[in-house]
Amino acid sequence: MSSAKLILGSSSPRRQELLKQVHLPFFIRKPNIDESQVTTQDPVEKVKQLAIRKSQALPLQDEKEVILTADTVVSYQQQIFEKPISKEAAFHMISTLSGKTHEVYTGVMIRSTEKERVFVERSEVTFWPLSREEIEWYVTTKDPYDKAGAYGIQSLGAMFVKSIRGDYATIVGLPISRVVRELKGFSVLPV
Ligand SMILES: Cc1cn([C@H]2C[C@H](O)[C@@H](COP(=O)(O)OP(=O)(O)OP(=O)(O)O)O2)c(=O)[nH]c1=O
Repeated sequence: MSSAKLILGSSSPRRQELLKQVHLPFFIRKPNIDESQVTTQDPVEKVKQLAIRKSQALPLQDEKEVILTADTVVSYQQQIFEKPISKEAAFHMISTLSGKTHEVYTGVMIRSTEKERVFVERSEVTFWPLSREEIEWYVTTKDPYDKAGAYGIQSLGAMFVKSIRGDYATIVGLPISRVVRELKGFSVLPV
C-alpha cells in the first residue's frame, strides 16, 4: 500500500487525463512561472529546465508528497515552437511543419523530500502536406492556442498527422508509461 501523495503540478487538462487513464490518484497544484526566463535554444535542455522550474515553484508540504511537473515543446530544424501567441504565429508553425517530420520533447521532474528524477522523452511526428486553405481554417478554431507547436494530436490536429514514432503520450504532454515506471521508485502506484 502506498502512503505517498501524488501532486500534479500542472494546469494542463491533458496531463490530468493521462494520469486518470492509468488510475493514478492525484491532487492538482498549479505552478506559476515566467517561462521566458529559460532562454536555451536546445529543446532537451529547455523542457528539462522548465520542468525543474515548475517543480521548484511548488514547495513540498510534507514528506509524503511527490510532485510531478512537465513541459512540452515542438522542435523543427533548430527552431523551438511553444504555444502560439497569435493566429499569425499558429499559421507560421503549422505551415512550417506541413509535409515534414518534427520532434516533440517532453521533460518531466518528479520530486519528494528524499529524492528527485528528471528525464526527457522524445517522439517524432510526420505531417501530411497541407493546403493553405486547410491551415487558414484550422487557425480560426480554438485548437492551436493552448498547445506547443500549435496543434493537438488528440483533437482536431489529428487530421494533419501521417505517422508518429515513439510514445503518443509524450506528444500529448506526459509520457505516461515512463512516468508510471518512475513513480514506482517514489512509492506511487496505480490503484
Ligand atoms: C504537440 C502537442 C502539445 N500539446 C500540449 C501539451 C501541453 O499542455 C502544451 C504545452 O505547454 P506546456 O507549457 O508544456 O504546459 P501547459 O502550459 O499546458 O501546462 P502546465 O505548464 O501548467 O503544466 O501543449 C497537446 O495537447 N497536444 C499536442 O499534440
